[in-house]
Parts: sequence; C-alpha cells; structure tokens
Amino acid sequence: MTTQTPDTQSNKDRVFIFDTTLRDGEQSPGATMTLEEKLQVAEILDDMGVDIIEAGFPIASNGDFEAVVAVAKRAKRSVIAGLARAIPADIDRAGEAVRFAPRGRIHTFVSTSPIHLAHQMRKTQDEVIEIITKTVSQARNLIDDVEWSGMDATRTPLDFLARCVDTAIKAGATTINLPDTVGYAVPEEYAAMFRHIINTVPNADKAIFSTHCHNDLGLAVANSLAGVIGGARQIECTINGLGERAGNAALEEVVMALRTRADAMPYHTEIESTHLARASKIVSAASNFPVQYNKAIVGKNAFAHESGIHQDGMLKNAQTYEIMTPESVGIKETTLVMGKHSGRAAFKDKLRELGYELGDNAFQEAFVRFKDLADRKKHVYDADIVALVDDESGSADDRIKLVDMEVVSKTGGTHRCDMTLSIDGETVTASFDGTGSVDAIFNAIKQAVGKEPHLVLYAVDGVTGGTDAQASAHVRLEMGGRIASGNAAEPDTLVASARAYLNAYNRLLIDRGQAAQGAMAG
Ligand SMILES: CC(=O)SCCNC(=O)CCNC(=O)[C@H](O)C(C)(C)COP(=O)(O)OP(=O)(O)OC[C@H]1O[C@@H](n2cnc3c(N)ncnc32)[C@H](O)[C@@H]1OP(=O)(O)O
Ligand SMILES: CC(C)C(=O)C(=O)O
Repeated sequence: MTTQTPDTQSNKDRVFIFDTTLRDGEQSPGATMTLEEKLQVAEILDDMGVDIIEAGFPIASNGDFEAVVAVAKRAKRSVIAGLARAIPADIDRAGEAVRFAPRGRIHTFVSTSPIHLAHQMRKTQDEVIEIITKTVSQARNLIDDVEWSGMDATRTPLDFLARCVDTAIKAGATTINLPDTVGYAVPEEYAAMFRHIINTVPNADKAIFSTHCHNDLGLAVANSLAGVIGGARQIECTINGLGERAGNAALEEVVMALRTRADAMPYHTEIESTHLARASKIVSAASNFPVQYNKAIVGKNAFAHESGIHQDGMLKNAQTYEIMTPESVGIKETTLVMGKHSGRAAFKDKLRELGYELGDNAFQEAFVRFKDLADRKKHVYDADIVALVDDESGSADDRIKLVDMEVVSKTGGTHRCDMTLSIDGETVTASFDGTGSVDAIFNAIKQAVGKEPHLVLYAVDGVTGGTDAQASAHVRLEMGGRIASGNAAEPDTLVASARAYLNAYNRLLIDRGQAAQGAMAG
C-alpha cells in the first residue's frame, strides 16, 4: 500500500501539526472517549486542517482498534496514525487499522534513555538498535509513512540518540520524533538536541523531525516551539493540552503562537484557527475535562477584560490589550466583564448597550451604586445593572435615609429589627418586633417616622441566579389617599426591602410637599 508523507522540501517553513488528542490525550485519567465522541473529535480536527491525527493505539484493545479503523474510514484530508510498540504484533495491528485511511501512518516507538533501557525495557543499547532496525523495516513493509519515536529522548545521551535516529532512518522511517516524554527538558536544551541530531545524523534530511512535549514543568508549548527553532517541522500536540499526567503541548497554543509571533518565529501551519474554540468545546465535552477559565486561547477569560484601565483601553483600541482577535480563534467577541475593577468608561459603555443614557449626576450616582454592589457580589450581570439603574432609592434628595439596620431572627421565636435612620439630617433610632424579619423592619421604620402608611404591596424577585444574587424588592404605600411605589435592588433581601419601603415613603413625602417630621406629626 502506498501513502504520502507530508512534503517539507517544497516549503521549509511549514510546520506539520500532529494531533494526539485521541491517543495521548485519552491517556489522561478519566478522559476515555466513546467511539461516537472520537469520531466527532476526529471530524473537527480534519476540518481544521490537522495534518496527522493519531487516532489510537490499536493493540491496546478491540475498542481502540475499532476506533482507529472508524476514524481512518472517515478521514478526508488528514493522515491517520496508529501507535505501536516495537513489537511485531503491535505493528501488524496498527498497519491493519490505518490501511483503511486514504493516507495512513504507523507510529512505532521504543525507549532510548538509560533509565528506560535498564528498568522499562531491560535491554542493552545494542539490542535496542537491533529492535529499531527490525520494527521500522517491518512497518515500512506495510506502509510508506512510518514514524519512529525514541521514548524519553531528552534523557538519552546524544551520541546514542543519534545512533538510534540514524538506524531508524536507514530502516525507512520518514518522521523522527524526539519526545520529552517526562516533561524534563528546558527550551534551549530541546532546541540544541534537534540541532545536534539534525547536524550529526548523515541522512537527517530524509526525515521530518518532530517534537512531542509533556507539560510536567509547564514548558510543553515553549519546548515545542524551541524544537521547531532547532529544526523540527512537526509538532505533536493535543486540544486543550490534554494528555498523560500534566498533559501535552496544547495545539491551540502552538498554532496561535506561531501565527501571532510569525515575526519572531518565521514558520507557519495550515490550521484554520477559527475552529479552535469549537474544537476545545468538543474535546472538553468528550473527555469530560473542563477547560480552566484562564486557559490561553480557548479559556472563558482568554478574551475577557474586567479591570477599568484595560476596559478603557479596549474601548479606545482593542490592540491595547489583545494580541490576537477573538474571531481569529472562533470566539464571537471580546467581553468586558463588569466587576469591582471596572471604571466609568466601561460602565458607560455597558449602560449604552443596555439602552440607558443617563445625565451626569444620575450616571455618577449609578456608578457609585455599581461599585458598591460589585464590592459585595462576585458576578455583576446585565440584569443587576438594569435593576441598579432602575432602583431610584438612595438618591441624594431623599429625606429619610437608612443608616444602619440589624435583624435578629429565631426559628419559632421573635424577629427583631434595630434600625437607625437619618430623617432630614437627624439621627433617629427604633427597635421593633414582628411576625417575620420583614414585618419587624417595616414596623421599625413606622416607629421611627411616627406615621403608619398602609402597605398596599410588597414583593421580592431574584434579579439573577446564585446565593449572591441581587434581590429586587417592590413596595407600594398608601397614605392620606395618595399612593407611591418604591423599588430597591440589593444582594441582601432584607436591606432591599427596607430601602424599597423608604423609597416609597420618600416619594409620598415629595408628593405631599411636606417635611418628614410634619408627616410624622400628621
Ligand atoms: C510515553 C507513552 O505515552 S507510551 C504509550 C502509553 N500508552 C499506553 O500504555 C496505553 C495502552 N496500553 C495498553 O493497553 C497496555 O499497556 C498494552 C496492551 C499496550 C500492553 O499491555 P500488557 O501486555 O499487559 O503489558 P503492560 O502494560 O503490563 O507492560 C508494558 C510492556 O510493554 C513493554 N514496552 C513498553 N514500551 C515498549 C516499547 N516501546 N516497545 C516494546 N515494548 C515496550 C514493557 O517493557 C512491558 O513489557 P514486559 O511486560 O515484558 O515487562
Ligand atoms: C509514544 C511517545 C511518542 C509518547 O507518547 C511519549 O514519549 O510521550
């Protein structure tokens, strides 16, 4: 059977993307995917232009074999690879699975480092060389596209590694992968390893060199890029950085780093980056691995800005704080998250988006209320801001203001409210019991103001979800034949209720044109 190897000779700056989400990614504890899920992942990888999809380890189980066959049968553009140890049965099984693909690859690997040779393989260096010759030749007899990996290459003496690579190329390997299996390398060293091997091995130009980096020290992406700078032209990676232990290099990160910093790294991939966000979601759902909020490129916060200075800059020109556009990775738009660090520029922009044009004083008052709310609430949603702007309580013109309030409630016992109000600038305190907390609060207000408006309506709505959600309280009062309504929104239902009552009462006073004390005196 004949397959094509990606051709680097025509474009020396092209970096091939080898995705191993379905193989190394699935090795993440708990990330096992069903056949259907694997097909869904493979489809988006193929659609986005991944050059090689490692679809599984066919000898591992019948399920893995069937998955590689199914992915191979549906492949459109991507080469489909199957992993195999340096064992004849593994290689036959991988060959059997990938032959269903328009273009298949056998990826065979063997340990090369002293610690692996002594303890994992229990073989001498000479025995490993013999194994490489036999197994790579066996694979080449089955298929033209053969990748050989030296497991634990980064902890292997360079002279022996060069001998292994030379042997693999002579036996017919077309791709040579030098993995940082345990995530031990640092970038300069990894780049130097590729340079050394490529410059030392006589037939190095007959193969494409490949990186495969693990993230044990958080260096997988940096090492992969360093490998490319050192001469590698294939990067093995996974969506969301899924993979054994701390994971592999994240595909979305290497692709966007190469694209965004083409000035510093003059290489390119053929990945259609607008598929990245969707691919991340599909893999997260299939593997049951949530994507951390601050994950580069595809995390929920990757294009979200909360702080006022950044939001102000973003509103002036997005390039002040974004080095790539959200659209370029398939995210609809940048989000300016309203929170305690937001400033006036973002608040004004948000109000405009919500359909509010406030005058200067009303805007300043609303901004102060917003900051106060954001200090107390983790998430300030649009609905919170609408409630806050519509809440006209607490205005500077109010004659009765809430200064302080303490409510004590006992199951099956009394409900007591101690309250301090400012009435026309004078401090007035009141304490009252009620049949419930709200009843005690309203009674305390009535005691402080000395007048008994009739409560026509009291209602509370949750503005948004969660235990820190704002409560929006509505109160309607009637006094002397006049009716006034008040609203207030607060994270604390009881405070919202007190403020809504006072809001309505203040309106009654304005309507009646009376001094508060006068109203109290009746
Ligand atoms: C760095 C990597 O990511 S490598 C890929 C790791 N992925 C996996 O292991 C997932 C799939 N694995 C499996 O399903 C199983 O391990 C199998 C089917 C491959 C093998 O299962 P078993 O035959 O029961 O062997 P087991 O897993 O216990 O041990 C691994 C054996 O493979 C040998 N081995 C490991 N790597 C290689 C290799 N590259 N070439 C040849 N033999 C190898 C080990 O020395 C050990 O052999 P031993 O039993 O003679 O000591
Ligand atoms: C099989 C090889 C490429 C591997 O996964 C590793 O070394 O991490």
